[in-house]
Amino acid sequence: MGNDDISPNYVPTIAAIHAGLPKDLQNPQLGIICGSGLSGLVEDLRDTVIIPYGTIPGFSNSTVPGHKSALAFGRLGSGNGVPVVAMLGRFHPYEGHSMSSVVFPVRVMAQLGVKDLIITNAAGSLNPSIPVGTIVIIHDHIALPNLTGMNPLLGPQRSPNHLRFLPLSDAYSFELRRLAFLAANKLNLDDSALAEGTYAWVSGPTYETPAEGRFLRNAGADVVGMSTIPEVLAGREEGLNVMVMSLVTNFVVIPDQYRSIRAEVKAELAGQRVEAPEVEVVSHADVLTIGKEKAEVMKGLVGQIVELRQLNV
Ligand SMILES: O=P(O)(O)O[C@H]1O[C@H](CO)[C@@H](O)[C@H]1O
Ligand SMILES: Nc1nc2[nH]cnc2c(=O)[nH]1
Repeated sequence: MGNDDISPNYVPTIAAIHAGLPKDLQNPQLGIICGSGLSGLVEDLRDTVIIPYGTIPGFSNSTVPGHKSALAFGRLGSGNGVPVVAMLGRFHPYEGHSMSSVVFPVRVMAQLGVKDLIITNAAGSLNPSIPVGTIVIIHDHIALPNLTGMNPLLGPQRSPNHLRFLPLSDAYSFELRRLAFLAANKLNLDDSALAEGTYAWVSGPTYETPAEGRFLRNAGADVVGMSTIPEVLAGREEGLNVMVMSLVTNFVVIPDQYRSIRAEVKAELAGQRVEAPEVEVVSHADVLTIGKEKAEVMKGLVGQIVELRQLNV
């Protein structure tokens, strides 16, 4: 899972993208990554130009339902607005994409001129006080793959301009997080709409076992997902300001107690009929449903953040 492509050739990629765009959209300032079911985030773009991933050298296609495979260019915000590029769908390592393919679009965004990167995802909550539907502004992460020899930045130093040892204590832009809460206030969102928390990155594609959920919770994570952190790392390595918004689409199933089979069998031997327990399970269909329900709020927040950023608040 190391970084297998240290010096990608951006020239054909940038040429293909620029060929499809009017001049005034060729240098976007803001990048947005739309997570599972969240492509509706960019419905408010103006002068939109869609470029399918299939036509961009170096881009793969996303194979996950709820991830369209295209870049959307356009403008957001009042007046002339800010030129934006959005990924309608991302690549996950569990799909079989190499780490370098997963983060390639972020590096391309940096090449295009992006300065701020807003990353969104769908995630499971590990924290009982962060219910389904909450948008969590991420302030830290636990990346199990990074701690176990699978850091997406493994490999030779990319260039003299890329840090060999990237610090991550400031990975999540204070300024952008501040704007997220100001935006929520402007939009009159209830306090409970937005939370702050720590994202745990796991490889997937399996959802967590109860014991894994408990482990991550005990380690200090609030939400868990299978994406985002490679993009955060590449974004920071490229010098971007990064913010992450995780939409809680489900609770990670962590029962307080396990039902004891021994006790069940004893009851059965004593003549009491026992029923198989109903175990709650997570499904990607449910993840997408919540994504669709909340895309409007996420869209409002992103729009308002852009507005405030433009005003230099
Ligand atoms: O993180 P995003 O891409 O939003 O998607 C999340 O939802 C999928 C699982 O339902 C996983 O891919 C997980 O990471
Ligand atoms: N790993 C993981 N990813 C998710 N994406 C959305 N929900 C979940 C979840 O519960 N666990």
